[in-house]
Amino acid sequence: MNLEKLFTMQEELDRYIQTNNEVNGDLFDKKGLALIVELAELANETRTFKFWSSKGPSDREVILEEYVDSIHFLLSLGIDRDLNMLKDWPKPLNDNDLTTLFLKTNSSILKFMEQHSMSAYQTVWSCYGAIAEILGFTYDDVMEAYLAKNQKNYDRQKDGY
Ligand SMILES: O=c1ccn([C@H]2C[C@H](O)[C@@H](COP(=O)(O)OP(=O)(O)OP(=O)(O)O)O2)c(=O)[nH]1
Repeated sequence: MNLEKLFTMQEELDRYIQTNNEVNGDLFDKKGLALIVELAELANETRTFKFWSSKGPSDREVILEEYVDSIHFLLSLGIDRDLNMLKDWPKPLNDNDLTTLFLKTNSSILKFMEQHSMSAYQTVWSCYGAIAEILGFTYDDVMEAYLAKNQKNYDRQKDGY
Protein backbone atom coordinates (compact mmCIF):
# COMPACT_ATOMS: atom_id res chain seq x y z
CA MET A 1 0.00 0.00 0.00
CA ASN A 2 1.18 3.49 -0.81
CA LEU A 3 1.70 5.42 2.42
CA GLU A 4 2.01 8.96 1.06
CA LYS A 5 -1.62 9.90 1.60
CA LEU A 6 -1.56 8.54 5.15
CA PHE A 7 1.60 10.48 6.04
CA THR A 8 0.06 13.68 4.67
CA MET A 9 -3.19 13.19 6.59
CA GLN A 10 -1.30 12.28 9.76
CA GLU A 11 0.88 15.38 9.51
CA GLU A 12 -2.22 17.57 9.28
CA LEU A 13 -3.93 15.80 12.19
CA ASP A 14 -0.82 16.02 14.39
CA ARG A 15 -0.48 19.73 13.68
CA TYR A 16 -4.14 20.25 14.54
CA ILE A 17 -3.88 18.26 17.79
CA GLN A 18 -0.73 20.09 18.90
CA THR A 19 -2.18 23.52 18.17
CA ASN A 20 -5.47 22.63 19.82
CA ASN A 21 -3.72 21.39 22.95
CA GLU A 22 -0.99 24.06 22.92
CA VAL A 23 1.82 21.51 23.11
CA ASN A 24 5.31 22.11 21.79
CA GLY A 25 8.62 20.32 21.87
CA ASP A 26 9.62 16.78 21.17
CA LEU A 27 6.73 14.36 21.61
CA PHE A 28 8.63 11.34 20.29
CA ASP A 29 8.86 9.46 23.61
CA LYS A 30 5.24 10.12 24.50
CA LYS A 31 4.11 8.91 21.08
CA GLY A 32 6.37 5.86 21.40
CA LEU A 33 4.77 4.95 24.71
CA ALA A 34 1.35 5.61 23.15
CA LEU A 35 2.18 3.12 20.38
CA ILE A 36 3.21 0.45 22.90
CA VAL A 37 -0.05 1.04 24.80
CA GLU A 38 -2.09 0.84 21.59
CA LEU A 39 -0.36 -2.43 20.66
CA ALA A 40 -1.29 -3.85 24.07
CA GLU A 41 -4.89 -2.67 23.66
CA LEU A 42 -5.01 -4.38 20.26
CA ALA A 43 -3.62 -7.62 21.71
CA ASN A 44 -6.16 -7.39 24.51
CA GLU A 45 -9.10 -7.10 22.09
CA THR A 46 -7.93 -10.15 20.13
CA ARG A 47 -7.62 -12.09 23.41
CA THR A 48 -4.99 -14.20 21.64
CA PHE A 49 -2.95 -14.76 24.81
CA LYS A 50 -5.87 -15.46 27.19
CA PHE A 51 -5.42 -19.21 27.54
CA TRP A 52 -7.39 -19.06 30.81
CA SER A 53 -10.60 -17.89 29.14
CA SER A 54 -12.97 -19.31 26.54
CA LYS A 55 -14.43 -15.89 25.71
CA GLY A 56 -13.89 -15.00 22.04
CA PRO A 57 -12.26 -11.91 20.53
CA SER A 58 -13.99 -8.53 20.31
CA ASP A 59 -15.92 -7.60 17.17
CA ARG A 60 -13.91 -7.09 14.03
CA GLU A 61 -14.68 -3.34 13.94
CA VAL A 62 -13.39 -2.88 17.49
CA ILE A 63 -10.15 -4.70 16.66
CA LEU A 64 -9.75 -2.77 13.42
CA GLU A 65 -10.15 0.57 15.22
CA GLU A 66 -7.50 -0.44 17.76
CA TYR A 67 -5.28 -1.48 14.87
CA VAL A 68 -5.52 1.89 13.15
CA ASP A 69 -4.87 3.74 16.43
CA SER A 70 -1.45 2.08 16.25
CA ILE A 71 -1.09 3.10 12.62
CA HIS A 72 -1.75 6.74 13.59
CA PHE A 73 1.09 6.73 16.13
CA LEU A 74 3.40 4.76 13.85
CA LEU A 75 2.96 7.34 11.08
CA SER A 76 3.38 10.16 13.58
CA LEU A 77 6.66 8.76 14.92
CA GLY A 78 7.98 8.49 11.36
CA ILE A 79 7.03 12.09 10.67
CA ASP A 80 8.78 13.24 13.85
CA ARG A 81 12.03 11.55 12.80
CA ASP A 82 11.83 12.54 9.10
CA LEU A 83 11.19 8.98 7.98
CA ASN A 84 7.99 9.86 6.14
CA MET A 85 9.71 9.39 2.81
CA LEU A 86 8.80 5.71 3.22
CA LYS A 87 6.63 5.20 0.16
CA ASP A 88 5.23 1.70 0.43
CA TRP A 89 4.22 -0.55 3.27
CA PRO A 90 7.23 -2.87 3.73
CA LYS A 91 6.66 -6.56 3.10
CA PRO A 92 4.94 -8.23 6.07
CA LEU A 93 6.97 -10.55 8.29
CA ASN A 94 6.45 -14.20 7.60
CA ASP A 95 5.03 -15.30 10.90
CA ASN A 96 1.68 -16.80 11.59
CA ASP A 97 1.45 -16.97 15.34
CA LEU A 98 -0.32 -13.91 16.68
CA THR A 99 1.12 -14.05 20.20
CA THR A 100 4.68 -14.30 18.86
CA LEU A 101 3.95 -11.44 16.51
CA PHE A 102 2.72 -9.14 19.26
CA LEU A 103 5.91 -9.82 21.20
CA LYS A 104 8.05 -9.23 18.12
CA THR A 105 6.18 -6.03 17.34
CA ASN A 106 6.71 -4.78 20.87
CA SER A 107 10.46 -5.46 20.60
CA SER A 108 10.60 -3.79 17.20
CA ILE A 109 8.98 -0.64 18.59
CA LEU A 110 11.45 -0.48 21.48
CA LYS A 111 14.36 -0.98 19.09
CA PHE A 112 13.06 1.79 16.84
CA MET A 113 12.65 4.09 19.85
CA GLU A 114 16.35 3.60 20.58
CA GLN A 115 17.74 3.69 17.06
CA HIS A 116 15.40 6.01 15.13
CA SER A 117 16.65 4.37 11.93
CA MET A 118 14.72 3.75 8.73
CA SER A 119 15.57 0.07 8.92
CA ALA A 120 14.12 -0.26 12.46
CA TYR A 121 11.10 1.78 11.38
CA GLN A 122 10.47 -0.53 8.42
CA THR A 123 10.62 -3.55 10.70
CA VAL A 124 7.80 -2.14 12.84
CA TRP A 125 5.72 -1.71 9.66
CA SER A 126 6.52 -5.29 8.62
CA CYS A 127 5.31 -6.51 12.00
CA TYR A 128 2.05 -4.57 11.68
CA GLY A 129 1.66 -5.91 8.13
CA ALA A 130 1.87 -9.45 9.45
CA ILE A 131 -0.64 -8.70 12.22
CA ALA A 132 -3.07 -7.32 9.63
CA GLU A 133 -2.68 -10.48 7.52
CA ILE A 134 -3.41 -12.78 10.45
CA LEU A 135 -6.40 -10.69 11.51
CA GLY A 136 -7.71 -10.79 7.93
CA PHE A 137 -7.42 -7.04 7.31
CA THR A 138 -6.63 -5.99 3.75
CA TYR A 139 -4.85 -2.74 2.92
CA ASP A 140 -8.23 -1.38 1.79
CA ASP A 141 -9.74 -2.26 5.18
CA VAL A 142 -6.87 -0.50 6.92
CA MET A 143 -7.14 2.57 4.69
CA GLU A 144 -10.90 2.84 5.19
CA ALA A 145 -10.63 2.42 8.97
CA TYR A 146 -7.74 4.90 9.14
CA LEU A 147 -9.81 7.53 7.31
CA ALA A 148 -12.75 6.98 9.66
CA LYS A 149 -10.62 7.18 12.82
CA ASN A 150 -8.71 10.19 11.51
CA GLN A 151 -12.03 12.04 11.18
CA LYS A 152 -13.14 10.83 14.61
CA ASN A 153 -9.92 12.23 16.06
CA TYR A 154 -10.77 15.68 14.64
CA ASP A 155 -14.31 15.41 15.99
CA ARG A 156 -13.08 14.46 19.44
CA GLN A 157 -10.66 17.38 19.48
CA LYS A 158 -13.46 19.74 18.47
CA ASP A 159 -15.70 18.31 21.20
CA GLY A 160 -12.91 19.07 23.70
CA TYR A 161 -12.67 15.54 25.04
O1 LIG B 1 -0.41 13.44 18.15
C1 LIG B 1 -1.34 12.63 18.07
C2 LIG B 1 -2.05 12.20 19.20
C3 LIG B 1 -3.09 11.30 19.05
N1 LIG B 1 -3.41 10.84 17.82
C4 LIG B 1 -4.51 9.87 17.61
C5 LIG B 1 -4.05 8.45 17.50
C6 LIG B 1 -5.25 7.67 17.98
O2 LIG B 1 -6.11 7.39 16.87
C7 LIG B 1 -5.92 8.61 18.96
C8 LIG B 1 -5.65 8.26 20.39
O3 LIG B 1 -6.12 7.00 20.72
P1 LIG B 1 -7.54 6.78 21.38
O4 LIG B 1 -8.62 7.20 20.47
O5 LIG B 1 -7.56 5.37 21.90
O6 LIG B 1 -7.44 7.86 22.56
P2 LIG B 1 -7.67 7.72 24.08
O7 LIG B 1 -7.56 9.10 24.64
O8 LIG B 1 -6.78 6.69 24.65
O9 LIG B 1 -9.18 7.27 24.06
P3 LIG B 1 -10.06 6.61 25.17
O10 LIG B 1 -9.89 7.47 26.39
O11 LIG B 1 -11.41 6.63 24.57
O12 LIG B 1 -9.46 5.23 25.32
O13 LIG B 1 -5.40 9.90 18.71
C9 LIG B 1 -2.72 11.25 16.71
O14 LIG B 1 -3.01 10.83 15.59
N2 LIG B 1 -1.70 12.14 16.87
